[in-house]
Order: sequence, then C-alpha cells, then structure tokens
Amino acid sequence: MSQVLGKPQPEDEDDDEEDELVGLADYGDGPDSSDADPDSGAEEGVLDFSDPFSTEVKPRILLMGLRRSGKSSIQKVVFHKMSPNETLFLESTNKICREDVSNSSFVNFQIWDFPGQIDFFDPTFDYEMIFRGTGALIFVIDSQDDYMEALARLHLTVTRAYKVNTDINFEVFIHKVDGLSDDHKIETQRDIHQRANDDLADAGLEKIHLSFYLTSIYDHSIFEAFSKVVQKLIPQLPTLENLLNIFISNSGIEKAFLFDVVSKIYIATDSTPVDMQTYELCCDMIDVVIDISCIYGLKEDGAGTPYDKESTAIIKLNNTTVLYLKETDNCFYCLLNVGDQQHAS
Ligand SMILES: Nc1nc2c(ncn2[C@@H]2O[C@H](COP(=O)(O)OP(=O)(O)OP(=O)(O)O)[C@@H](O)[C@H]2O)c(=O)[nH]1
Repeated sequence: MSQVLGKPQPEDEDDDEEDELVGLADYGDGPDSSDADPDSGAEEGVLDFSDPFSTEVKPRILLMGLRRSGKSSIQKVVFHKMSPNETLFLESTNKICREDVSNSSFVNFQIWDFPGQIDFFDPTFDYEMIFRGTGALIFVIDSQDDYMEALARLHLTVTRAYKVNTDINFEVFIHKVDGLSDDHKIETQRDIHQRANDDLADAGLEKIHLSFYLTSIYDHSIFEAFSKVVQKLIPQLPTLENLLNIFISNSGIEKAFLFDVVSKIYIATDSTPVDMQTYELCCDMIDVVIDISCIYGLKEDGAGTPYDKESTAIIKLNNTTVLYLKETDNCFYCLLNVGDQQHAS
C-alpha cells in the first residue's frame, strides 16, 4: 500500500541512513571491495576492531547466513520499506554493514549485516569483539536451497558465539518459505530443527537454545519474526504486556499492540494469542494512515511532520471490526483492534 500512495517520511530518513551504512572488515573479492574512494568519506565509518570503545552500547543484532540466503533483503524490507520485488536487484554484500535503528527508546539497536562468505579464521575478523556485544544472532537459512552447508555453518557460528557470550539469543530464520507448500514448510522446519539440535547435542552443547521461525519477505511473517527477536531484547516487556492486559480488560477492546510504526515491528501485545490476520490488518492500517498523513498531514510548504502526538485514526471495517490507532510516545503508536463497533463510541 505504501507503494501506491506515496512514500512515508520515515523512508526518506532511511535513505539518508543508508549512506551511513558502515563497511568494516572487507571480505569481498569483487571490484566493489577494493576500489574504496578515499574521498567518499567511507573511512569515517570504519570501526577499529581493536578499540572496544568504538561501538556504542546498544544491543546488537547480527544477520548471518550463507550467501544469497536473504539477509540484506530482510533488512531492507523491514527497516527501509523496500518492496520485496526490488530485492531481486540487491548486490551481494561484501563488507560487514552496520546500521543504527533508533526509532524510540524501545526500538534502539544496531543491525550488522554480514557477507555470506565470512571467515572466522581471518585475522581481521575480530569475532570475539563482535559477539561480546551481541544481543541476538539471526542465522538465515534459504529453505529453497539444499541446507546441509547452511546447517554446518550455523553450528560453527553458534558454537563460536556461545564460547564468547552465553547470553546471545540464537534465532534461526528458515527463510524464503513462500516457495514451499504448507506440508513442505512443516517438514523442513522439523528437519532443520532436528539436525541443528542433534549437532549441538553431539558437541555436548544441548544447553544452547535455538529458536526457529518460518519467514518470507513476501508476507508479514518476516515482520512477526523480527518483532519476536526485538521483544526479547526489551527488558520492560513484561511490564508493557501487563499494562496492555489491564488496558484490554478495562476497555472492551479485543487485542492491543504496541507498534513501532516505522518498521511495523510490534514491541508488545497483551497475552491473548496473536492471530496473524489481526496483525496483518494492523500493519495495513499503519501503511494507510502514514501514506494519507504524508499526503494531507504536511503544511502547504511541505514543512512539519506528517504525524505527531496529535495523530489518531479510526477505521471501521464492514465486518463490525474497528481499528484504532493512536500515538502514545513519539514514534510509538498503540494499535487496537476493537471487536465490536459499539465499544468504539
Ligand atoms: N522467494 C524469496 N526470495 C527471497 C526472499 N528473501 C530474499 N530473497 C531473494 O534472495 C536473493 C538474495 O538476497 P540477498 O538479500 O541479496 O541475500 P544475502 O544473504 O544478503 O546475500 P549476500 O549479500 O551475498 O550474503 C535475492 O534475489 C532476493 O530477492 C524471500 O523471502 N523469498
């Protein structure tokens, strides 16, 4: 929907941010990797691995996996509103790219996108420093490909990371499942789950917990999975859930989400189960509201922000569902799905 109605403000900001993507160690052997322009300013972004103070203290989310597994596409679709089809034209990443995601006090972390062919034995790759500050390691496996090599790489990565930092959340995205039938999806997940855990058990590391998600950039599954990864890094999550529980039990509202509207990640929801359709409806509503706000919410000279703390939207569907969107704190919106129209009045 965002493509139809025009680009929302956050995307413009993201374009700027993209320039800030930082190249770290260079693992590329193609032309891009070696022809760094000294005047390009890229040097500014190069982190010195030997300097432990050169990174900010923000939870770090690493995107790892074999080449072409879909790491950059996930980052672009979730955080840059890139349409899934555009990812077909993404070039292979040959440097570690770091991006700050600071949409609010809750959504405040760094994403590091790694090249597929990363070599743990390369002396320029200071994996100890990288894993030490890591909150979550997302390992992306292309489910449409033969995944044996990916499983071996997953095992190597997880065991290395765990040695350095036992607190990392290990998240495995079984990705590109849009190409699989429902039965095949379940079978693939079971097989990957079994093999990955068997490998860990054989190494005497059964205490390492891996979480598995079926994902695709062509539907909302990638946003849902990323939401769960981010939620685990938010220490206030139980309090937020509790507040939302109190809220729904006192308002007649069916389901409440606390969203980061920029990425459509939900930071928290009440403890009733999340129904994918409701989540998708809420995401679609965010797209509609932001797009319309970008068209009508700015002053005539284009000044101001399209949505602010005054922003509110109510959408009534013809099946008696009412969706209510309200900003609660800067970038945060509380999105509520009311089951009965009478409650909305
Ligand atoms: N069908 C399908 N294709 C996808 C999905 N995600 C990514 N792709 C495609 O997979 C290809 C590789 O995606 P990239 O994001 O460049 O992969 P990468 O892991 O960053 O690759 P490297 O930079 O080489 O490590 C692209 O053609 C994407 O369009 C998905 O969910 N479904």
